[in-house]
Amino acid sequence: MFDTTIAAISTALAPGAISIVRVSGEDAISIVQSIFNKDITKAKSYTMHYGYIIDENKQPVDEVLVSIFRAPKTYTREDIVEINCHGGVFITRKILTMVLSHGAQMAKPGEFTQRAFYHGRIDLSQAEAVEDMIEATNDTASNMAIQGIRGSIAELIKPLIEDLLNIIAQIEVNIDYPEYEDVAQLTTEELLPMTKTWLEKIDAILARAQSGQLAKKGIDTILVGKPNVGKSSLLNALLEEDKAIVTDIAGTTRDLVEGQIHIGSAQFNLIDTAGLHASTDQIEQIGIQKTQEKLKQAQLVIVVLDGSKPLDAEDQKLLDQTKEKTRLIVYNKKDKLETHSEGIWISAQNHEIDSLLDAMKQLFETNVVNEHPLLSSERQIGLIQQAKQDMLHAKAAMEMGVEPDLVEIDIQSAHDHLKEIFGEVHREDLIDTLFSKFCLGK
Ligand SMILES: Nc1nc2c(c(=O)[nH]1)N(C=O)[C@@H](CNc1ccc(C(=O)N[C@@H](CCC(=O)O)C(=O)O)cc1)CN2
Ligand SMILES: Nc1nc2c(ncn2[C@@H]2O[C@H](COP(=O)(O)OP(=O)(O)OP(=O)(O)O)[C@@H](O)[C@H]2O)c(=O)[nH]1
Ligand SMILES: [Mg+2]
Repeated sequence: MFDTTIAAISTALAPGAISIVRVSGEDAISIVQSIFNKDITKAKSYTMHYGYIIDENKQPVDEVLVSIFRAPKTYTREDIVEINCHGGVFITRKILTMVLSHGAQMAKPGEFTQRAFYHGRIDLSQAEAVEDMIEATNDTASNMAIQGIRGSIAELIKPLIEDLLNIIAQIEVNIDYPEYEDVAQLTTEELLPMTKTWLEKIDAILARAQSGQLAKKGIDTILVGKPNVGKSSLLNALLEEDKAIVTDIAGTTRDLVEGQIHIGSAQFNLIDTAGLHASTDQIEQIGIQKTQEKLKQAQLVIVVLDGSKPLDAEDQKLLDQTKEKTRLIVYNKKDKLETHSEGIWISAQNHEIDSLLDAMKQLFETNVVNEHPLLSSERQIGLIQQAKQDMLHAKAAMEMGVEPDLVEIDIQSAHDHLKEIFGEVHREDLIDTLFSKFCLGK
């Protein structure tokens, strides 16, 4: 399918014990043969060979182990040769340069995996899982990745595609052969409940996917409140680090200050913000604007109130503004009071924040953790959401009395969106963009 032979360094470009230069394509074996002192032209697949990389004067360049993988049972489905050389940055690059000068082309990021996809060894969801494995930073993420590599996303989604195909087939029978009276006509009364059941299944998958994504990427958490309530003090207490500037001057924070914490298996991506109030200061206004934008995107809002003072109109406004969001309301400056009412009370300044940490942990456990999180790619989730929209559209139309043959177009669209998860329906430029985000040499 591809007439070029590609090569890249597949290990990190940093000094290490061993590096791998990977070569894939029709000429992989002959190219490496021209710089290797042992005969590998007849080497069996899945064998490793000791020898020297030699230059044009037959002088040794490095002592190496060369692995041979013969098509089609390889990572790319093409012949692959891997040179295991000493792991210096200079020597690894030198060997890659030699391979390139003998006719291989520099691989683009993700191009080995892209070839595996085009040759049908893996589908697009599996290719994405390979990259997810490289990027995984916790157990949940690496478990999701290995499931994905093994094809579990297809197992999950394919039955839903089948459902749609069956519906489409039944509608088409009705359209194409109306004279066949023994072929049952699919009526709206039958199709509507089928659509509802299908939508329930999709919602379950989406819920699971959302939990997968949150577990993998962390929860975008914003600290908001009036100036001087102690948001920056709280960020510092949460991070156990003096990251944000704290002063008793209202309007200290203008830019967003970010940091990450882990509570148990949960990751929170924290953002400290400019205090919200009616300001005339131009710089502060920009900060407030940024706060408002981040507030919309945030997955968790921590509303910080000064517990030592009665709530005022500005606090109330913020409470109203965030009531639709997943939020925790926190009363700070507990140390200024003798007694206090119900709620999450903390003293950010004194790093007494256990009640908040507990609440965050509990929120994560009840809302996010799913025993089997799966499917964390935004691309895949987006496609599932589009398929859902298509079917919601079909459902609404049928509820208004539209006949099945006229909603077929929506069902077909839902079908195509789900197929796109696996790259079975795809646009070339989108595929190129997707793989270009991969690691070099993968
Ligand atoms: N040295 C090395 N280590 C590596 C990789 C690699 O490419 N090279 N991998 C790169 O990601 C991962 C392993 N993934 C791989 C996936 C498929 C095949 C492969 O040859 N598949 C064939 C044969 C399978 C079999 O024998 O059953 C096939 O699917 O037909 C190889 C590696 C991690 N470790
Ligand atoms: N007594 C007491 N003072 C606190 C506490 N937390 C913060 N402060 C004080 O409150 C003042 C404001 O704290 P910051 O953390 O800068 O408040 P902020 O909400 O980030 O303020 P802006 O950035 O202006 O919006 C500082 O003088 C802090 O030392 C607390 O728990 N108890
Ligand atoms: Mg601040």
